[in-house]
Amino acid sequence: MKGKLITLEGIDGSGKSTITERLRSNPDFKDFVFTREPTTGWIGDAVNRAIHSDTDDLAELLLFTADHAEHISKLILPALESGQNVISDRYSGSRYAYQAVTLKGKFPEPMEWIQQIHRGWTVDPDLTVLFDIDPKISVERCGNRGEQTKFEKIDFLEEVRANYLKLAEAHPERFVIINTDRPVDEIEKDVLEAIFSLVGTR
Ligand SMILES: Nc1ncnc2c1ncn2[C@@H]1O[C@H](COP(=O)(O)OP(=O)(O)OP(=O)(O)O)[C@@H](O)[C@H]1O
Ligand SMILES: Cc1cn([C@H]2C[C@H](O)[C@@H](COP(=O)(O)O)O2)c(=O)[nH]c1=O
Repeated sequence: MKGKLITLEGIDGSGKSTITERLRSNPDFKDFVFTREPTTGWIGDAVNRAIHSDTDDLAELLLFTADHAEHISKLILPALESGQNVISDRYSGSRYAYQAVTLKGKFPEPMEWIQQIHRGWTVDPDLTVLFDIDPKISVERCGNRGEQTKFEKIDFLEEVRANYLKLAEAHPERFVIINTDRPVDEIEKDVLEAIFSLVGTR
């Protein structure tokens, strides 16, 4: 039987990596494949260079998308087809939510265009857990951890958050929205419930 694809999405500082680390150390997930975007491959490295420099916004989108294409063919599809469940910390939803903001005004309907260039070859998630939080709180959390990227700005992340909520509204069958302005233990409980509702408990 084909594995299930679960993605964790949300603005910078919303708590995805913290929960991912907890899932990785949970014995119920020992047979899951854990991955992320940008990936740790050479295209992912190119993406990281791009997001830490003044790269053209369209070029940046295409780099993220190239990284996704390699991720799909070299990891996602082989794992799912072998029956493994996959959890990805960020995936195509990040592109739709973030680059629709960076490309705003460059051409009409950027979010629709970005989704269009993925159609036909991407693999849609079976479940997307959206870590929803006020950017004022998440940016403060980012500051505490000492990392800063050009995306970690409140006004920018307000628009990204709105795009995520639009995606969730358009795909209620596969989005679970979790408020992450709460203790980590409470968030973890809700994430486990969402995942086990899809894959069944061990
Ligand atoms: N529920 C929480 N309450 C308070 N602080 C939290 C919570 N979850 C995570 N943090 C802290 O907030 C910061 C950001 O968390 P984390 O790295 O998990 O977010 P993220 O969504 O993965 O961010 P990014 O997408 O930018 O990598 C970290 O310093 C983390 O320790
Ligand atoms: C996959 C993806 C990511 N981003 C942004 C989101 C973050 O600000 C950075 C790096 O992500 P990380 O979780 O902090 O490692 O890149 C994006 O804009 N578009 C994407 O497709």
